[in-house]
Amino acid sequence: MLYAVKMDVAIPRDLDPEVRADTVAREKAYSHELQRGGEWAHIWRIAGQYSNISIFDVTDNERLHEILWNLPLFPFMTMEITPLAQHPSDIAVQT
Ligand SMILES: O=C(O)C[C@H]1C=CC(=O)O1
Repeated sequence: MLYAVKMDVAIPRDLDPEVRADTVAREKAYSHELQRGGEWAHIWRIAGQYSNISIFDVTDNERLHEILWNLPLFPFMTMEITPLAQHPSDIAVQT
């Protein structure tokens, strides 16, 4: 199942700089691991914002929830999740 996830990050300005750096580094490593495994299929920065739009290719809602819940930056994020279905006009899937 495919999902588009918009993640908006808001790290408190008074967070300890070492904690911030460690959390961001762990987030990057976690993201890379999921990208290599194919479940985090795309990640795009939204220009001018500390936000991204990502595409996840996962088995079900439970797996998506598990992935998102375990993001090191999860406590500092708000998310908008959109399930995706094939579009009938997509030439890649027309018969
Ligand atoms: O920077 C972000 O958009 C937040 C987050 C998502 C992946 C990652 O490495 O950081």
